[in-house]
Amino acid sequence: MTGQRSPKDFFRPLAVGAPEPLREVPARPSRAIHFFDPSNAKMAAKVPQMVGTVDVLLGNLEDAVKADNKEAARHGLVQIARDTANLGGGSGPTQLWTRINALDSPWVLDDLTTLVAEIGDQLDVVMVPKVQGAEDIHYVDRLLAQLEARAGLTRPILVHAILETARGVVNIEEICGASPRMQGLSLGPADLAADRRMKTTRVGGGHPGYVVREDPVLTSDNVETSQRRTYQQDLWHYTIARMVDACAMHGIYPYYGPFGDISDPVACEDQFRNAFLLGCVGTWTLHPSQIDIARRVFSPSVDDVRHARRVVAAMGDGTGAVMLDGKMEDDASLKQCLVMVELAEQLAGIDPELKEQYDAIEVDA
Ligand SMILES: CC(=O)SCCNC(=O)CCNC(=O)[C@H](O)C(C)(C)COP(=O)(O)OP(=O)(O)OC[C@H]1O[C@@H](n2cnc3c(N)ncnc32)[C@H](O)[C@@H]1OP(=O)(O)O
Ligand SMILES: O=CC(=O)O
Ligand SMILES: [Mg+2]
Repeated sequence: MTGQRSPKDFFRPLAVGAPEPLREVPARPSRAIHFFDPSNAKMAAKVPQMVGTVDVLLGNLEDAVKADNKEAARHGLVQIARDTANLGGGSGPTQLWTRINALDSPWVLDDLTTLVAEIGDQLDVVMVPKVQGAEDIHYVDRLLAQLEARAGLTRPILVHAILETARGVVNIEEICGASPRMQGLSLGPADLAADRRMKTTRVGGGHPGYVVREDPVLTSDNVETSQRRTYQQDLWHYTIARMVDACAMHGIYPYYGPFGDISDPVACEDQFRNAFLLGCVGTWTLHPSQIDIARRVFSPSVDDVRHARRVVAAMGDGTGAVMLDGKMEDDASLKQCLVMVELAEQLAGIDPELKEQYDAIEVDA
C-alpha cells in the first residue's frame, strides 16, 4: 500500500469543493481521437464542422506544436471551445480532450491552470504525455482537484495517460490504478521507440526488418530446396497486450496511438484492426483521411454483430453448450458475443448510419 490512498479515501475529492470522483468511467464511444493543432488557423477553422463526425476532438498542445506556438495553441483551444457549439462537457456528440505538455516542461502549469479555469466545464479528458509512474498521475490528480474547486466545476475532468517510456510500461498497472480519474491509456510508439532505443525511425506501424523466417527445406545433401519466406511481425503486440490487460483490470480503456504514414491507409487500417481485435476501443487520427478508417475499424462489422446476436439467441439462458454452423458455443463464447452486441448498441446510440445497418440485421436461428 506504500504511497497509495486507502480504499476508503480513494473516492474522496482531493480538494475541498472539488467534484466527487466518478466510480465508473463512462463508456463513451471514442473510436477516433482526432488531433488538431489549435495554433494552426486552417486546422482550427475545420473544428466546428467536425463536431458530430468524430467521437473526440483533441486540442494538442504538446509535440507537433512548435515551441513558439505553445501559447497560441493554448489560447486557440480556449477560443475554439468557446466558439464551437455542442463540443465537450459530458453530453454532446463529440467529446473535447486536450493533450497537455509534458510535466517537466515550462508550459504545463499554464496549460492546466488556463484550460481548467477557462473551459473546464467543456473539457472531458486531459491526456498526459510521457507518464512514468503513479506519481505523475497523483500530481495531476491533486492539481486538477484544486483547479476544479477554484473554477466551481461540478463534474470531474478525467485523465488519460500516454504510455511512451520504458518506465511507464514497467509501471503500467500502478498508472492505471493511480486515481479514479484514470480514463484510459494510449500507446505512444514514437517516443516509446526512442526511449527504448529501438532502431526504428517511424511513428507507429510495422517494420520490414522485424520478421520471422520459415525453416529451410533441405535435400539429403543439405542444400536448400526453395526460397524461405519471411513474415513481418508486429513490433507493438507486446505493449498493446500489456495495455489491454492493465486497462481491463482497472476498468479503464486502452487505445492505439498515432500512425504516422498518412499516405498508407492500408497499413494504417491493419494496425488499427490489430488493436481493435486485441481489445482497444479506439485510436488517434492525425489527418482527416484517417477518421473514416478509425470509425470503420473500431465499429463491429454487420457480419460480426449478426453472428453475435445468433449466438445470444441460440444460448437461451446463457448456460450450457450448443452447436451453431458446426461450431461449439458455450457460456464463454457467449460472453465474447455480448461484448460485440453491447458495443454495437452503444455505437448505434450515437451513429445513425451504424444504427440503420445494425437494425437491418435479421437473425435466423
Ligand atoms: C508522435 C505524436 O505525438 S503524434 C501526435 C502529434 N501530431 C499531430 O497532432 C499531427 C496532426 N496532423 C498534422 O499536423 C497534419 O495533418 C500533417 C502535418 C501530418 C499534414 O498536414 P498537411 O500537409 O496540411 O496535410 P494535407 O495538405 O493533406 O491537409 C489537407 C487539409 O486538411 C487539413 N488538415 C490536416 N491535418 C488536419 C487535422 N489533424 N485536423 C484538421 N484538419 C487537418 C489541412 O489544413 C488541409 O486543409 P485545406 O484543405 O484547407 O488546405
Ligand atoms: O505521442 C505519441 C508518440 O508516439 O510518441
Ligand atoms: Mg509522444
